[in-house]
Amino acid sequence: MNRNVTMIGVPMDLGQNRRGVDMGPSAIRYAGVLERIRTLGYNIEDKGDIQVKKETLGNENIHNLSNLDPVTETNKSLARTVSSINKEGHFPLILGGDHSIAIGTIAGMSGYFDNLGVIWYDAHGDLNTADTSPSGNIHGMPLAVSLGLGHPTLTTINGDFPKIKPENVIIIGARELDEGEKDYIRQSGMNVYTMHEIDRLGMSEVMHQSINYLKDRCDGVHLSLDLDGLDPHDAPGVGTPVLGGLTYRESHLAMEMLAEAKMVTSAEFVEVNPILDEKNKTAEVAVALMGSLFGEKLK
Ligand SMILES: NC(=[NH2+])NCCC[C@H](N)C(=O)O
Ligand SMILES: [Mn+2]
Ligand SMILES: [Mn+2]
Repeated sequence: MNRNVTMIGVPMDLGQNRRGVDMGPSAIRYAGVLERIRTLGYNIEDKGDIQVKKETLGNENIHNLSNLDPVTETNKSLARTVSSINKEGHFPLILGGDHSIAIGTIAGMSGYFDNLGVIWYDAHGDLNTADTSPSGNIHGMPLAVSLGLGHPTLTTINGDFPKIKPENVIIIGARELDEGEKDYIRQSGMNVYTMHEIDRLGMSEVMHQSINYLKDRCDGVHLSLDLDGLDPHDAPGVGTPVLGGLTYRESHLAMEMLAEAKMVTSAEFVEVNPILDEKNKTAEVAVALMGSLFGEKLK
């Protein structure tokens, strides 16, 4: 993997209703992310946080899109930052913040790849648009937005074109999908490993298949890891926990196999909410998983 890593925090909590997830980047830093990755021989630099501009915050939920303006503005500046990190030849490592920030990360990366692959590690599909969303929360929409679906204010960030293609996306860990998301998955044929498939095949086989699939068709791979992909017993500090999730061990195996495959070109770890956490456990889990993603080994 790229030895030069640039880390950015995005203290965003406006993509959903529960306060505290804006403190995710601090909690992850406090859990020792820099030392953890530096020890592995990387040249890692922390460039600090993207400013989340709350001045544009109204209380309104126009068109079933809560906080559309500040979420848009923040993602625009994140996209610019990610794009410049990638241009310098560094690996962007993004710390969330709620999952709405994937809109900016993916928009920033997409310009450099003809076929950017995305591994969406999550209990949810985040494939809603304003028309299908039960909540109006933009953190339930970033994968749809990246595919070019949804409100033009969001889909045109960093260019008026879809940033990724459905056939280059793999969702891993899904166990709570809304009706509109299920319809989209059926009609697009997107690759989704729900908990059912993971239970049947085992994580080793799921990652083996995912890696082989993306290797043949993609020129870069973005990992978007929502901590709620893990079971709430292992990652309690998240705003939308869903029982029956991926274990700590399965998640480490997934990261280790990605490290071996040397295919990931950017990553984000999102939805860590210290207010809902138990003694910073979820931030520590995030850092441990980053360790494995960057090649930590016992022998
Ligand atoms: N990134 C997340 N945690 N997303 C949760 C989304 C929950 C629900 N599907 C919604 O759209 O509101
Ligand atoms: Mn989720
Ligand atoms: Mn998510």
